[in-house]
Amino acid sequence: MTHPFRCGFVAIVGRPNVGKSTLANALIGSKISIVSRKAQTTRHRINGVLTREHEQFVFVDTPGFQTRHGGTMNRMMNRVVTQALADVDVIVHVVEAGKWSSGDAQLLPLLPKSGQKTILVVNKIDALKSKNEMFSYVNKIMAQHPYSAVVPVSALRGVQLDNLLAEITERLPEGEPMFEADTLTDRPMRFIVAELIREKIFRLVGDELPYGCTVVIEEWEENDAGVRVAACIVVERDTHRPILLGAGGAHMKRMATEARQDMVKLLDKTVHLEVYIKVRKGWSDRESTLRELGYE
Ligand SMILES: Nc1nc2c(ncn2[C@@H]2O[C@H](COP(=O)(O)OP(=O)(O)OP(=O)(O)O)[C@@H](O)[C@H]2O)c(=O)[nH]1
Repeated sequence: MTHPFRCGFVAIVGRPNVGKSTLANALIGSKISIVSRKAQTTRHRINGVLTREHEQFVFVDTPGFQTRHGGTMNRMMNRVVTQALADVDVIVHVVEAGKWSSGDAQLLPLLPKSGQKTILVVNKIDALKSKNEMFSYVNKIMAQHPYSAVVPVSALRGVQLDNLLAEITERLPEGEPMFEADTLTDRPMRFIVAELIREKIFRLVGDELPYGCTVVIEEWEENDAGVRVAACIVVERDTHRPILLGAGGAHMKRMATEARQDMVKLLDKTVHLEVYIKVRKGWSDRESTLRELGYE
């Protein structure tokens, strides 16, 4: 009997910090989306693709669902979430084992009512102290939304991910693959590079630099010998500049060096990377500026 090929879009949604990026990376098997301890680090929609013998999963890693702040940025981000959910074949709603908060509850009205294409994923089961709590925790959530499946996982340890992929597969429509088998993302390389730099910033100074920063690739020149990239870090306040620079520019040097090393691996070319800082006051709250900087 021939096996029909299945292919479709999968959205990973959930409140900030539940492990969406970690899960996407663990499933796709390559580090394209960025991971950080800070909430709200994934602002862009990223499509990662996993191709297996009989199926292709096109992952949409949506931004953290905003609950803490008001403003234009949040409305735009919530629109991105709603749009992603309308467009996809399968929704993976990620929650954290034993921890249910108003942030999780606020996502429920955005999920399609039928629950047919929605899977509840209970992540971080490795961090659970008592496994007994799991049953009542899951029951409480299931009472609020008609999910069609529940899969407990540990994205970090790679536990139960095959089970999750099997549940997703059941919900994928039959169809030809949309991407070449070796495609990891359909985002342009310059977007991925901007994400790489942003990841370094969050790793190094994320605690001191809350949300008010984005990375724009201003120049990209590529030939057979290598690639020359000029990247601009846009911050909200003058006070953010010295935080990014670090003593004697040490932070910037380290971020640029690490990002350059990642780029060499990714592009398999010689990389010349220049990184600048620009201050643009109040950028995160002006819709036109957000568009200019590449947000949807
Ligand atoms: N113990 C444990 N920690 C995890 C697991 N999955 C993710 N984490 C941690 O949880 C934190 C947040 O993970 P992310 O993948 O950045 O979370 P996110 O939901 O994408 O966050 P936002 O981008 O803010 O929306 C990181 O410190 C991860 O290492 C897991 O299975 N177990």
